Amino acid sequence: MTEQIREWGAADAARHIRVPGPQDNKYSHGVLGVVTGSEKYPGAAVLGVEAAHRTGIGMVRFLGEKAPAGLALARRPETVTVSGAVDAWIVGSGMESTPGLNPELPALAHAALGLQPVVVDAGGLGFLGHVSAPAIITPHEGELERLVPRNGSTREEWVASAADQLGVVVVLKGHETLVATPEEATGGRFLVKVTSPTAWLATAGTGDVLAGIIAAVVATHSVKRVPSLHELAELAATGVFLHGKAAELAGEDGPFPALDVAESVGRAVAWVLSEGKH
Ligand SMILES: NC(=O)C1=CN([C@@H]2O[C@H](COP(=O)(O)OP(=O)(O)OC[C@H]3O[C@@H](n4cnc5c(N)ncnc54)[C@H](OP(=O)(O)O)[C@@H]3O)[C@@H](O)[C@H]2O)[C@@H](O)CC1
Ligand SMILES: Nc1ncnc2c1ncn2[C@@H]1O[C@H](COP(=O)(O)OP(=O)(O)O)[C@@H](O)[C@H]1O
Repeated sequence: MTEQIREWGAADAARHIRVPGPQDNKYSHGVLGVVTGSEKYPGAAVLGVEAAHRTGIGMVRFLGEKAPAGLALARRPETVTVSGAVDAWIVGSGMESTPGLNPELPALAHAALGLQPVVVDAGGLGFLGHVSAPAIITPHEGELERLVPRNGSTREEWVASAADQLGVVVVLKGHETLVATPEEATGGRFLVKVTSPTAWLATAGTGDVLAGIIAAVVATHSVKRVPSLHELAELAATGVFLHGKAAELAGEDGPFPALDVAESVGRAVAWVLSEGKH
């Protein structure tokens, strides 16, 4: 592999956070459509919804199953549960991994087959073959192995090859999270790493938080336009950076659960906007 892997840092992230201006309203600052959670894993939906709200977005529409919808609303009454315009989607966190789209969730087909970008996490990776929208996938190593076997390659080679084979932006999670685009689609490959500031982040649910942050960042940049895969990768890397910073802030007094990471995202955004500009 000849690609140079560089660290995506605070200054990079600061350039990719869209700050609302006086002319903005809840629609112009991005609407995120959310289809996550299930009877089995309702908590994943709560974590992603909390994270999305805290990232700074015009509206979060939750269009998943009833059980997670109730919990997400109880946690965040700001959440809208009515269909309507959506600028980007997140699907799959806490959902069963199925080879097809669930017909009982019509929003899933809108997300998978529409023009707007979609973040595909966890159970959503099972129906990735049905996703034609521009996509960012967020697998851990076990999930990526099921999609594209590693076959002894380095992590960098693996994430790049997966992006090429799947035609999507791949966010390979871990202590060092790698973000790659396919080579052809972008006329060159975008490949960066984001090193986590704390290994206390390795707990259940922090991946659901990460997907919510990335999707919210993407939605704010997808109003009346569709970002290129290269731009989506930059936005995804920005989300990973915010996630690590939020964990660092949540961990100031010791270990922390995933919801605390989500709760700290607003402070992480503020930190990046102030420190990342220097
Ligand atoms: N509160 C909630 O509602 C929560 C809901 N959640 C939801 O749960 C669902 C299932 O997600 P999941 O990740 O737990 O299970 P799954 O996809 O079967 O993969 C696990 C297998 O993969 C392997 N493996 C290899 N590398 C690995 C790595 N780096 N990190 C992790 N695993 C790695 C490893 O196998 P091994 O290599 O050890 O044999 C392991 O046994 C999903 O929808 C998610 O959103 C969770 O977010 C928690 C909070
Ligand atoms: N050793 C580690 N140090 C720092 N961060 C880690 C480490 N291991 C995993 N992570 C991060 O924790 C999150 C775990 O996500 P994931 O495996 O999807 O868990 P879950 O599905 O329970 O949310 C990812 O953002 C990943 O980058």
